[in-house]
Amino acid sequence: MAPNLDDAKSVFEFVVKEGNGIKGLVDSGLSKVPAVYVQPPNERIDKENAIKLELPPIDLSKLDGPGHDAVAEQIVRAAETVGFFQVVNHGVPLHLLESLKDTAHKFFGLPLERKAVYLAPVSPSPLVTYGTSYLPEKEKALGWKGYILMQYTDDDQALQHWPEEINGVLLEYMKSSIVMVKKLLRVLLENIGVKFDDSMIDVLIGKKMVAMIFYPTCPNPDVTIGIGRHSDIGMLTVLLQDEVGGLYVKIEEAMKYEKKAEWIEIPPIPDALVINVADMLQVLSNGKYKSAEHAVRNTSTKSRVSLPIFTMPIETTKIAPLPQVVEKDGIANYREFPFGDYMNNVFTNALDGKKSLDFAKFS
Ligand SMILES: O=C(O)CCC(=O)C(=O)O
Ligand SMILES: [Fe+2]
Repeated sequence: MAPNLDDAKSVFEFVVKEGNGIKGLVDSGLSKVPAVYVQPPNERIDKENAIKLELPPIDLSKLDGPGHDAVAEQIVRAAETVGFFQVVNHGVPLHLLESLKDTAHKFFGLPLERKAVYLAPVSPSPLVTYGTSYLPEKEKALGWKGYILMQYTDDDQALQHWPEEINGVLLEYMKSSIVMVKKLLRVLLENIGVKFDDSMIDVLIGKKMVAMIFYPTCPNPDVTIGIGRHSDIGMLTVLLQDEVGGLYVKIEEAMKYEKKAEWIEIPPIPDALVINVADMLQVLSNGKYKSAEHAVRNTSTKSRVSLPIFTMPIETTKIAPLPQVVEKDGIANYREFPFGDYMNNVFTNALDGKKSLDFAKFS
């Protein structure tokens, strides 16, 4: 049933509970966003306060040759400053990038009943969740997006549990991206004096998830947010974004760009993937690598898709700043905790920038 757009409860029921999503709202012909989507001014992304990050993408093909050191240096520098960078010649086949974006559009274009089966309370698999906002029950204003999130354990389970129409390309995307993630982690860990060891990496990125996110066209993008300010919880995130744009990274005091700017836009670059440092890599590196706060702005002209891959430790892994760094720094900036506790803490709170990292601080 069409919702009463002036009634927050009715909109919530229609979008979240019935799973019609924002797409359902947009398709029902709305001309202005309902009040539950209007963000408080401090949560919006003001385009006037943003600068574009014009850094050229890092060419990963050079990692395997004589150019290794120069490329490693670029990766380290980016991880220490913005916490975000883009890569090309990353080893993920370019035709795959195109089919991933097509697949995402096709999936969100499916009739409601094909998607709503994966709504959290009814999903046939604990590995697959379809939804809209991140924690709709807890957020002050909802995010203007839809998503389907799939957890990876092994190939057989992925093929068995993930929706049939999308499992093939997603699995291929995940597998080729993981090879790249390992190369990046090798560079980042070796730089802080940690000897790279395959079994250690397998634990540190033992848990993986892939999502397809759909940001429908929005009639009032100045007042909404696609995804609110947050940092990612794991080690490294790989993100494929389409040509629409809208990903912004918060500028911290220490970054010292133009005085007025508050955000850096990460512009779409053809054939590139975006990489960002997540919270656990910040903790392990004792704060050397930056898990940057980021958010997504909506647009009024086109719907946008993005496909993040989150790599994170196995739940029972004890996370703490690595001894090699602590020795050098003379102090540990974070305490030790099992990754699972960190994750539970994040998933019970609404998005609030980098507040999630407070959990890892000494009390
Ligand atoms: O859609 C994007 O560009 C970013 C998505 C994101 O930050 C996330 O899912 O954690
Ligand atoms: Fe994110």
